[in-house]
Order: sequence, then C-alpha cells, then structure tokens
Amino acid sequence: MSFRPQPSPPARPNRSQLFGPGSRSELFEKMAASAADVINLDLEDSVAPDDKDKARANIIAATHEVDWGDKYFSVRINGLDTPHWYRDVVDLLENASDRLDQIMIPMVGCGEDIYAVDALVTAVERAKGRTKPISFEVIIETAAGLAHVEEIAAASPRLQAMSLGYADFAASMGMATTGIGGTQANYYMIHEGQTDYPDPWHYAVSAIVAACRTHGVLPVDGPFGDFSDEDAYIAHARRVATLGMVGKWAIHPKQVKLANEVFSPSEEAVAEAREILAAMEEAKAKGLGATTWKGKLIDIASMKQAEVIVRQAELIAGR
Ligand SMILES: C[C@@H](C(=O)SCCNC(=O)CCNC(=O)[C@H](O)C(C)(C)COP(=O)(O)OP(=O)(O)OC[C@H]1O[C@@H](n2cnc3c(N)ncnc32)[C@H](O)[C@@H]1OP(=O)(O)O)[C@H](O)C(=O)O
Ligand SMILES: [Mg+2]
Repeated sequence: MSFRPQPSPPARPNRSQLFGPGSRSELFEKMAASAADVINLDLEDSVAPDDKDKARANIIAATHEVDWGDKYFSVRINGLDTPHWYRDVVDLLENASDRLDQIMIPMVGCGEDIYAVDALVTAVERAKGRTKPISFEVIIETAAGLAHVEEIAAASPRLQAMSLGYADFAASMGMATTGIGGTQANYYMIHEGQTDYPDPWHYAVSAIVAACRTHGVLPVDGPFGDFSDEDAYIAHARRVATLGMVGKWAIHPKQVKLANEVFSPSEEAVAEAREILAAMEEAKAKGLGATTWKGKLIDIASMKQAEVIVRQAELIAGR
C-alpha cells in the first residue's frame, strides 16, 4: 500500500439506479415504489428542449410530494455545453426540498467542469441556507472524460459516484456501433474456427474503477439499452461487477431486480468470505501471514478481498 491510504467510498447501497424522464411525472410513484437503491430523475437527454421547464417543476414538486422512502434521490442536470444547466442547478437548489440528495452531471470532460458546478451549488446553498450538502455523481461519456478520469474523480469532496454512459461514450469515441452497452457483433476474434466476442468496454470500465477506488468514489455501470434482453443485461452486469463496479443503471423497471441480484453477493460468496477471514485469523494467531484454504493459497490480500464481499453484504442487509 502507498503511504497514502485508499479512501473508502460512501457507505450506502448503490446496486441499481432507476432512471425516469422528469417530464413523465406519471412514472414517479412507480419509481418510488420500486426496489431501486437510487432514483435518477432526468432533465437531460430523455427530456425534449421544450419540456425542460416543465420537467424541472415536476421534479421540484416530487421532492415535496412523493414519498421516496430510503432511496438515494438524484437529478441529472443538462451538460455544461447547453444553455439549460445553470437554470437546472439554481431552480433545484432554490426550490427542491431536502429530499434532494444528489445532482448528476453528464458529459464531464475535465475537473474544471465539476469545479464550475460546485461553485454554483455552493453559492445557492449558502444563499438559501441549505444545511444538507448536495452530493455529485458524474457521467464519463466522452473521450475527454475518459482521458481525464482521475482528475475528475479527485475534483470535489461532493463527488460520491461515477458512471459510464455507453451511448454518448461510443459516439464521442467514434465507435462503429449504435448499441448501448453489451457485446458488439463486429468486435470479435477467430481462433481455430471458434468466434469469440471480447469486451469492447473493458478499458473504460477498468479506468473508471481505478480512478474511483483511488479517490473513494463509487464506480457505477451505465445503461444497457436492450431492456428486452435480460440475459444480456445480466452478463454485462456480472462482467463489470467482476471488474469492481458496485451497481448499474436501470433504464426500465424490469432491470432493477436484475441489478440488485447481480450486485448483491450470494449467500455462498459471503459464507466463503467469512471462512477465509476465519482461516486467516487462525493463521495470524499462529504467526503466519499465509495459509491454505480448500487447497488454495490465502494471505493478507485474500482477507482484503473477503472483506469487500462481507462489507457489501452488510450494507445491503441494512437496506
Ligand atoms: C443512453 C443515455 C441515457 O441517458 S439513459 C437514461 C435516460 N433515459 C431514461 O430516463 C429513460 C427511462 N425509461 C423510460 O422512459 C421508459 O422506461 C421507456 C421509454 C424505456 C419505456 O417506457 P414504456 O412506458 O413504453 O414501458 P413499458 O414497458 O410499457 O412499461 C411497463 C410498466 O412500467 C412502467 N414504467 C416504464 N418506465 C418506467 C420507469 N422508468 N420507472 C418506473 N416505471 C416505469 C410503465 O408505466 C408501465 O407501468 P404499468 O402500466 O404496468 O403500470 C446515457 O446518457 C448514455 O450516454 O449512455
Ligand atoms: Mg449520455
């Protein structure tokens, strides 16, 4: 370990983030009744330009009128290259209730983007005497965002989570696909007559996870567009969970259950993790730093791996 310890991310469940357009207020009660850990009401791409004012008003009303239970409540504002974002921030911070937990900033390209939003949020919080600080989530969905991912992860103490936005990311990178996440038919290898479909998103996912883990931010996987294909959603979610992501977006309510299942450690995994911890405690008591468990090497690093699983299970049990 470096002399600088790795900070822990916020201790709250973030397995599933259910999205809904701010312009479709008829969905809000259904979203509140869902099993999602996080709610993302949208002011950005799922809201037409002429509907932005109405969507803001709907969301502000929803912070006062809808019972969101213990869900983390987040609103996606418009990008900093639009004329909409400052009004999103000012209207929300001046008029939303304290139920507003988070602002999600899309299309971030550098640390200064976060600085700009932070300055505006801080000014409105002070002016209005808001005592509960608003947290941030950012979306990495441009080439610049990925190139500056670590600077972005370090940009503000408000930052709690970072997502990968597959559609805009693919467009920004000039990727030859219209798919939103998942396997890409043209990204394949052939070996001895067998076709294999590697993961074209692997680098971006791993870069985001590394930046997040370095700065104590939750790494979250973005949308999977084909909401009719549950098996493909699960496959993608399992892959990114293996790489360190803690949760995934749901752009349709049926994806919430899938995300919650994939990002909750199984009973078997938790039992094994506890066994590893117990075996290592026994080894340590004998003055050993490594031992054998089920015919395999385990050591201090195995304890850290096991602790990740046990911590995640405990967080979810408290949900
Ligand atoms: C890609 C980039 C993104 O920005 S993704 C995030 C932004 N997108 C959204 O917010 C879209 C969210 N989803 C929807 O708007 C809808 O789910 C839909 C358009 C995808 C489908 O809506 P539809 O009403 O046609 O769906 P049905 O299958 O008929 O609904 C069944 C049932 O569920 C209710 N419902 C639908 N959606 C939601 C929801 N989001 N939350 C809660 N409930 C929902 C619906 O009303 C029906 O209810 P019932 O009638 O059975 O009572 C990204 O930035 C990038 O770059 O990658
Ligand atoms: Mg996007």
